Amino acid sequence: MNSTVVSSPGKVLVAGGYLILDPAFSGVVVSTSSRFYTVVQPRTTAQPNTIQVRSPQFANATWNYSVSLDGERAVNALPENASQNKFVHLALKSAISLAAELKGVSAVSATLASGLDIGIVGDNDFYSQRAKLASLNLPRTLQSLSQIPPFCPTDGSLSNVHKTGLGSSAALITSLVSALLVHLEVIPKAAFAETEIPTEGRLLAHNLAQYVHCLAQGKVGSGFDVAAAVFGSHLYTRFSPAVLEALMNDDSASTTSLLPTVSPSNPGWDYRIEPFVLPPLVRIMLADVDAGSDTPSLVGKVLQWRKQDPDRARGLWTAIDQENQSLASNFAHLTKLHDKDPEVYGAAVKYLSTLQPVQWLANPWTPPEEVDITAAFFEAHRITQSIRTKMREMGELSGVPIEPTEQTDLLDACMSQAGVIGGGVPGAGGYDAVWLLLCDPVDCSPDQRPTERVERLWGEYSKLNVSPLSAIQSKERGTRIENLDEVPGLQAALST
Ligand SMILES: Nc1ncnc2c1ncn2[C@@H]1O[C@H](COP(=O)(O)OP(=O)(O)O)[C@@H](O)[C@H]1O
Ligand SMILES: C[C@@](O)(CCOP(=O)(O)OP(=O)(O)O)CC(=O)O
Repeated sequence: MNSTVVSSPGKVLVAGGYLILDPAFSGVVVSTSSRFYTVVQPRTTAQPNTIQVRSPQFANATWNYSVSLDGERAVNALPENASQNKFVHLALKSAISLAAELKGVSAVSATLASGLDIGIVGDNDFYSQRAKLASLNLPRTLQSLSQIPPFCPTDGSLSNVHKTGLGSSAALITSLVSALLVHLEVIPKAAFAETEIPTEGRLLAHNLAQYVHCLAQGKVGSGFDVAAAVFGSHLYTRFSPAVLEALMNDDSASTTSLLPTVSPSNPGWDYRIEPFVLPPLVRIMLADVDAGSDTPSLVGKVLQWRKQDPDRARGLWTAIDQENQSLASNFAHLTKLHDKDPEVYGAAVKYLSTLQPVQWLANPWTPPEEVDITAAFFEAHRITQSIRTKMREMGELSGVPIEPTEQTDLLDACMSQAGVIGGGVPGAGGYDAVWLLLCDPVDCSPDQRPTERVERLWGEYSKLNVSPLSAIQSKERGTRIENLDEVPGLQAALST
């Protein structure tokens, strides 16, 4: 049997942090061009029913497992493994159990007859490249990032790697679970074709990945990161945790049937995915900012404040949600304006790229056909600024650094650059990252491109150490099937 290669993207929660935990609200999730890749191959010299998983970007990151399919099904980590990986282990267990349920034990045995070799790598963006750039004596620019080999080793172990917040565990679990389901013939490769309506196979992979991710994290979160890894950019409304309750509390999970819970026909999966993409000629730019924050502790404090001050919280969350929804409809409106007349839209974006947002509405000579486009871009700026103000207010009320002063200063400096539409702190906020939306015209000459202006600002910024990520928005619908030879550097990374 041939190899199976599946990739899943990372995410940025641009709007809807905290609110997304409540099904009454939704969040704007952008999936990234940065992906996790899982490569499943038969081994040639191994024992039957053995699985080796390798993460060549890390030290001590090979895990061997033995699978027993007769009687009680089990996937056991071998005692000689140098470390444990709960995420990987639970993904193997669950995908193999589901395959045995759906395809029968003998079919799974046949696929495992000579053992499996699984390689996992993540794009460099998932892990901070700050130290690497410094060691190569390279400035912190997009150009420098492109000089680092793909899937570069991190010179450390998984437990002390500096993550950038793109959601490594969700992208990893989703690509691993999906690759196993395809390799074990539970779902066909075609399930991951670009379809308007998600296929049954994609929905099944989503449900199983959500379950595994919750189990590995020991809690049922909103699940937007797994949803982005499966479906790509979208407006996300969470599922009720009740759907996973029974399995999460089940100590005998190895004997319990998974299908009734993870089946796409289980009405308990009440999450909603609404289509969403960034408007044309708009680029997202992400930065890894020094000093990470601890999402669970931020989340705990905000939720506690919400309980203690329910009226104020309700008012503020409703107001934030209105702006979040406006942002999504504003982007849809911009896309429509583009489709109506791409040329005029392109000219407007080129012009806006030369001015700070505060100047966008001030030009009395704006050509009449560009007035609506300019106004819509200014509205995107206004909304993102308003969301920031309200998120800061929530931070003050709950005593949590959602947008700490250091980040406020950095973001304000970005907002004063020509062609920057808006920005914020992704997800739960804190000190560790910022996102920006920039005008990204086809040609900006003779002016500098907004991306270049921002790179320069970040490079010279002395109050914080700011390093760009290379990610842009992924326009693909989330998880996809890959060809091993067509992903630059993948084959080489796996043979190290
Ligand atoms: N490249 C990788 N190979 C194997 N496991 C990985 C890899 N990257 C992340 N993981 C798994 O994901 C876990 C990190 O999860 P978590 O702390 O929730 O991170 P995140 O916030 O990025 O989702 C690691 O402990 C490991 O089990
Ligand atoms: C607060 C949240 O709504 C969003 C947190 O988003 P982040 O993008 O900050 O998440 P992590 O990758 O887990 O750090 C909690 C949630 O939805 O799980």
